[in-house]
Amino acid sequence: MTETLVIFDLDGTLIDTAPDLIASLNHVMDLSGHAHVAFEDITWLVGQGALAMIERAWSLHGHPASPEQLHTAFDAFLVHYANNMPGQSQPYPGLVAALDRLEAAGMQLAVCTNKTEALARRLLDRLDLTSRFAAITGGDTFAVKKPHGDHILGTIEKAGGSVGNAVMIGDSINDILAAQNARIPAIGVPFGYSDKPVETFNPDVVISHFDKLEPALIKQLVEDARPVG
Ligand SMILES: O=C(O)COP(=O)(O)O
Ligand SMILES: [Mg+2]
Repeated sequence: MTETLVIFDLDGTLIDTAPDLIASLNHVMDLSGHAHVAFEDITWLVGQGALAMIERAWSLHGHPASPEQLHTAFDAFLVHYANNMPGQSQPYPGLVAALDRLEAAGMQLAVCTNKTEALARRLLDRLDLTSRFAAITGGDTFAVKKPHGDHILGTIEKAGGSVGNAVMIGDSINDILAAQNARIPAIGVPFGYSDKPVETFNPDVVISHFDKLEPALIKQLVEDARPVG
C-alpha cells in the first residue's frame, strides 16, 4: 500500500499570503489608474488564481478589463509578486510542527494550488519548505485546476500516492469541491480567504488551528472514506 498523502492548498491554508497578494494587486491597479482594493476584499478575490483575482478587482471598481488589458496587468502582477517574495508571507501558526508530526508518522505531503506552479515553487523555496513536498502542482500544471477533481488526481499521481489514501486540506470552496470531485476526504481551515464560512462547503472536518492536525485524524478520515466490505 502507498504511504498516506496529505495534500495542502497554498494561499490561505499553508501560507498567509494576503498582504503580498494585495500589495502586488494594488501595484497593478496603480499602473492602470484604478483605485486600490481593500484588504478585506481578499476573501472574495483570491482562490481562482491571479488572473481571476485581477479580473475581479477591476470589476469591483466598475471597469471590466478587456482580454488585452487583463494580460498586460497579469504580466505586471507576476513580475511584481515574484520580485517581492517572500515579502510578509509566512506559514500559519503551528504549520511547521504539524508537517513534522505527519512526516514522523510516515506520511507524505503535497501542494495543490491554483497559483501558477512557478510562483508556488518560488514562494515555497524562499520559505525553505519545498523539500517537504513530494509534489507541487499549480493552476497551470494540468489542463484543469481546482475545483476540478483532476487537479487533485494529478497531484496524487505525481506524488506517487493513491486516491484511497489521500486527504485534501484547504480554505476555499475550490479546495473542498475538488476533494469531493476526486472522492477524497476534505479538511477545511477557517483562517484563510473565503467569502463564506468553510463549513458551509461540507468538508469532512474543520480544524481551527494546525495544532489539531494530527496523524490520527488523517488516518481516521482515510479509514472512514474506505468502501465497506
Ligand atoms: O492564488 C489564488 O488565487 C489561489 O491559490 P490557492 O489555490 O493556493 O488558494
Ligand atoms: Mg486557498
